[in-house]
Amino acid sequence: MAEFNVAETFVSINGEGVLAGQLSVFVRFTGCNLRCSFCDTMWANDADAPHTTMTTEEICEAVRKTGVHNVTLTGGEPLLRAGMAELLHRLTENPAQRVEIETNGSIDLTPFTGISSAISFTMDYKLPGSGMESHMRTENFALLTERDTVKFVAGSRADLERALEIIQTYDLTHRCHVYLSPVFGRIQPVEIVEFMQEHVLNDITMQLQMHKIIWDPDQRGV
Ligand SMILES: C[S@@+](CC[C@H](N)C(=O)[O-])C[C@H]1O[C@@H](n2cnc3c(N)ncnc32)[C@H](O)[C@@H]1O
Ligand SMILES: Nc1nc2[nH]cc(C(=O)O)c2c(=O)[nH]1
Ligand code: SF4
Ligand SMILES: [Mg+2]
Repeated sequence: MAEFNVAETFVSINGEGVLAGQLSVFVRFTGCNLRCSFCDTMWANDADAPHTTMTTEEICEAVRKTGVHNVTLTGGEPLLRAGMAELLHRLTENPAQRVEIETNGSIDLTPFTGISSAISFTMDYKLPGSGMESHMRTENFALLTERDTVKFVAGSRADLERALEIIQTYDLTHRCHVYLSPVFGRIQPVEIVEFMQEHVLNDITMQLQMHKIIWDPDQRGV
């Protein structure tokens, strides 16, 4: 049975995305193939960063015990982990469970689509300020549905302009949810609102990371 390096599990409100404000049980896996300039979980990005080893069964049981219906798989990059498709199958055997996957835009989503309609993807498109745009797999856009989200984390006006270009090129607002979020502390949220007003951006949602407002922005496990 597959084993996973789990940096932390915790129950909190989801601070981001379409389920923001709802309780979720978070499972954060260690290891990431990217190094975004702004990453707020750099401490989990080495595959052997401090972790607990958990089997598929142990993760499912830990999630089930919380009684929380939403589970957020994040990291690091969750979709790099061997055995992830099996974990998704097992988690969604419980008909009450809804699974949200935070993924970095560089991983082929094909093996993970079609497992269950209870799974949704929040796929980041890494903008120029992240330093990681060359790794983006735009082929993934065609795999996304109305359950899923493309998120752009913008740190500058140039990032916002690039996000708009991508949204228009791939007609993303007709395919899935589209979110804009500030890189925490690097751009004022009002600049994003002004950009949305200026370009009359319908069907795009600006989000703030609620957990960084409620708790100390550097606090883990929230
Ligand atoms: C830490 S990542 C883990 C999942 C996956 N590796 C990814 O990048 O989507 C989770 C989310 O946090 C966002 N994020 C990381 N650092 C951030 C920061 N400083 N400000 C705003 N969002 C940030 C990422 O863009 C991503 O949407
Ligand atoms: N409360 C809370 N909500 C979140 N939504 C996505 C998160 C992540 O790190 O992927 C996250 C997180 O770290 N904390
Ligand atoms: S892809 Fe996600 S976890 Fe990896 S460095 Fe970027 S924000 Fe951090
Ligand atoms: Mg986070």
